[in-house]
Amino acid sequence: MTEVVLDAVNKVYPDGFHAVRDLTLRVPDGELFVLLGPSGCGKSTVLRMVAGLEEITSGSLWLSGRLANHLPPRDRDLAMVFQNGALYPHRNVRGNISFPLEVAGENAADSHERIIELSRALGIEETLNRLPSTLSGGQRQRVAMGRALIRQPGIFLMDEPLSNLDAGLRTELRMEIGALVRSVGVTTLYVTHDQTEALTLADRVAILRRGILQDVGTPQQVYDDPATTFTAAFLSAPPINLVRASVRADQNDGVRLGIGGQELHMPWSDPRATALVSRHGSSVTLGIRADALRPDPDGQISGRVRALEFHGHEWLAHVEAGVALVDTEAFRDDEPQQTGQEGEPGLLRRFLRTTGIVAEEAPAAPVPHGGVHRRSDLVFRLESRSGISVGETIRLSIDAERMLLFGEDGRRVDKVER
Ligand SMILES: Nc1ncnc2c1ncn2[C@@H]1O[C@H](COP(=O)(O)OP(=O)(O)OP(=O)(O)O)[C@@H](O)[C@H]1O
Repeated sequence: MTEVVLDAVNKVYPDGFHAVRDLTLRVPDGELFVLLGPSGCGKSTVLRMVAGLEEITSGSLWLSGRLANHLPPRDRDLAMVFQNGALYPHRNVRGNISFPLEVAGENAADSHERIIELSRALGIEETLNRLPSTLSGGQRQRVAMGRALIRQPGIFLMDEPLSNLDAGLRTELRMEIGALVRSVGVTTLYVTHDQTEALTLADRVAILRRGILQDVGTPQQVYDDPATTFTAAFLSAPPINLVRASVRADQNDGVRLGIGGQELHMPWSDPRATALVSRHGSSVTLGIRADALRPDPDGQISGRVRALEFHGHEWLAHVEAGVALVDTEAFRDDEPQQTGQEGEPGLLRRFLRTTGIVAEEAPAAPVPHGGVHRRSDLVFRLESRSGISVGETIRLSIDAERMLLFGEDGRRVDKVER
């Protein structure tokens, strides 16, 4: 089993594009580690550098304490599964799974038990004598995983292995992957752009944006206590309100955060108030998740209900409160669902760069901080319509504990616990 360490790793492609910047990560032995981020953020590049399929421009890769920058892929004790785990079409399932054993010269009779055991764990025992063309997409991915795991590698790399499957199958296989790699105890690096997949599957997750590490922690840490505005906005179900707030510190009275024409009070007993003192007279971004706001006749914020949306298990209320919101649309620029077919944006950008139609993308810009008004301002969550109607003015209170404060650089103003 293997520990993976990346130390200040950079990747600059031959066309000059800087795809990964100063990335430092440590994945301990046996961890299921997820790399999460929008299309083009550099996730696959990181995986390919670990696999030895892509050269590391600078920095070091250590595999179980051994410098591995120039180690050939076959000496890295790893196996990989991609989006379309391509199988050998003329070999049946058993032949596909046993292929790496044959290449390694292992005795077929000795491996019989192992193949049965693994195919049982993967739920494909019944298909062992079938050809890949007769299998469903989900079954094919299971076979690809079986083939990758049969030789009990030290590292298991998976690049969006579920993205070609339908939603139901994705959920099912996601749970099985988690159970399987944990039972085998193999160190796993898993790449996805899907926040649900990342949060449900990972022991720890790293969030990347434009090749720069934004945050790393357990799913609960990065969700509840995100280190950057980008992480907060990317993990956006339920949605987060990112509100521009002016800071006014008063010796006797704590800190007052001005949002639009309204004010929130933070007493000195709140440790975040101390972190805000140095920002007196400037502005910060206040992050409030939709489930951290609730209707309350004594609440500090008032606004007019613009819309109520039914989402099946909940309602989302949009309330115009006259506050300035940070433009999270800018973050969505690089999200895959906004840019057409998956896989295309990276290729298109690369084509445009290599043909000189566009220059290299600018290095990660500071997180946008300017407030913009959306049609409706604050969004909050309701379990039912709860007697609230569109057009009425209501008051809202904020769960103060869950208020997140980010500086102009997009980083948290207070300490992030990891
Ligand atoms: N061989 C290459 N030459 C130049 N640029 C490349 C090359 N391979 C990838 N890139 C660029 O590097 C950036 C990161 O690509 P990468 O494939 O790692 O992203 P990703 O986060 O895995 O995205 P996706 O989910 O779309 O594959 C993209 O902008 C991509 O266009």
